[in-house]
Amino acid sequence: MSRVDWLSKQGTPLQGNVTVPGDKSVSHRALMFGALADGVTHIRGFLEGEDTRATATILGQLGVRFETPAPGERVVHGVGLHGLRASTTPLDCGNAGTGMRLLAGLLAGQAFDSTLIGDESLSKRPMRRVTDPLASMGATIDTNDGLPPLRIRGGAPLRGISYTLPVASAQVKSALLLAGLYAEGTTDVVEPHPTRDYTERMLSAFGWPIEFSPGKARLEGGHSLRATDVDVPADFSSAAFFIVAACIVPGSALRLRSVGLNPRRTGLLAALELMGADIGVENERESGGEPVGDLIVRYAPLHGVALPLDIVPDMIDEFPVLFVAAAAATGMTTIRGAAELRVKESDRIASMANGLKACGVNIQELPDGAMIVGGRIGGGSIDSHGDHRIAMAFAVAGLVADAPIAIGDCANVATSFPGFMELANGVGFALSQAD
Ligand SMILES: O=C(O)C1=C[C@@H](OP(=O)(O)O)[C@@H](O)[C@H](O)C1
Ligand SMILES: C=C(OP(=O)(O)O)C(=O)O
Repeated sequence: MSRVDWLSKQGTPLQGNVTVPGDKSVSHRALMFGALADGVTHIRGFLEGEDTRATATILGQLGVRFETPAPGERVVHGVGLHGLRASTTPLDCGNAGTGMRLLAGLLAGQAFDSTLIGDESLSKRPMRRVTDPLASMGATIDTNDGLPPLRIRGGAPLRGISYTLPVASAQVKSALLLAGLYAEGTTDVVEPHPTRDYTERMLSAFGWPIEFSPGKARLEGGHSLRATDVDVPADFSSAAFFIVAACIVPGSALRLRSVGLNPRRTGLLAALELMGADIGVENERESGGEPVGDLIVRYAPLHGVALPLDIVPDMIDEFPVLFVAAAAATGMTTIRGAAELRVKESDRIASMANGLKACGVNIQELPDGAMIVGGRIGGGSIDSHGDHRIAMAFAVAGLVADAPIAIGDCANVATSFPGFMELANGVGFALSQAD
């Protein structure tokens, strides 16, 4: 992939309406459940990102037929729970941890062998968190010392297990539930903190009996999935960049339309409100079984906080941009309990700490977070390490920095947020491709 660098400068106050692309978590799952269902599933609001397209390509290699009536729509011709067939070539998840971990669970239940591969970043991400519990269900998965590629042997009978996750992770929970569809008996998953429950909600919508409550899920193997249409809400994690931007640029007033407001995703709103933000919700409604609403964000001076630990699992992907909010706020913000950030597309604690330091911010890295003394962000040159969320977080920082911020290696923004630059510049960012 050719290297893409950006330059972010102060723009104008953020004004207008924004609709960000569809939710990544929901889009991956809608493809997978649509593929395994009996019948035809129509997905609307599908994220046309590289991560979710990689999942569609993989399911295509496994014999599933898709139609794309329009961008952001997919018609999935389900093959039924046992209708997938072997691919002769490896299955490339690209940059997507969600794709690889969920597919590991799904493929462990098949009668054939598969190999899951990923890009350079994904090839460094830990997979034992899924392969260990899948092995106790009876699966055989070879890894490269706990890292991708994953070589999944098919044909082994799976049995349900009761498993308490050592780390709160919706990806691990979902991998086990997907394998549980193929297992004999009950699969029972308990989380140390509740995580996003899209898999549980969607299984239920596709007609699979499942019991779930925050932090717990239980299902039995041996049922079937019935196709159903899926309306994908706008991705809260993509909206997060615009939310923080409008909070920190004086004079801003922005409406973010139809954003998914699943309570396991909206910790950033609670964090920003503690910091003094002015954010309202209008048009709250249910869409496709998920709460959605318009967010009205107005500029308000932010102050530092000690982030309550219980908010952390509800805002995991929003931390890079929260670091920027903290750097723009007055006083100190302390973030703890977020060690998981070190095993995302990059080590997000180090990427943000190094980048903010390069922009003159006083930030101390902690093993599980950081202490950030806010007030002033300077210009500088930072490396996003090919991590989409780091690149977009520094695009937001540039809006309030004293001088332009040059951001290296931004191509992966297309994994989760195609069209970010155009949408951002349409409401007041001053973001350009660097020469
Ligand atoms: O299940 C999902 O769709 C996701 C779960 C989270 O990962 P973890 O399960 O590792 O916390 C999140 O960071 C990721 O972007 C999407
Ligand atoms: C961590 C992320 O995604 P994934 O784990 O799917 O790569 C993310 O989108 O921030």
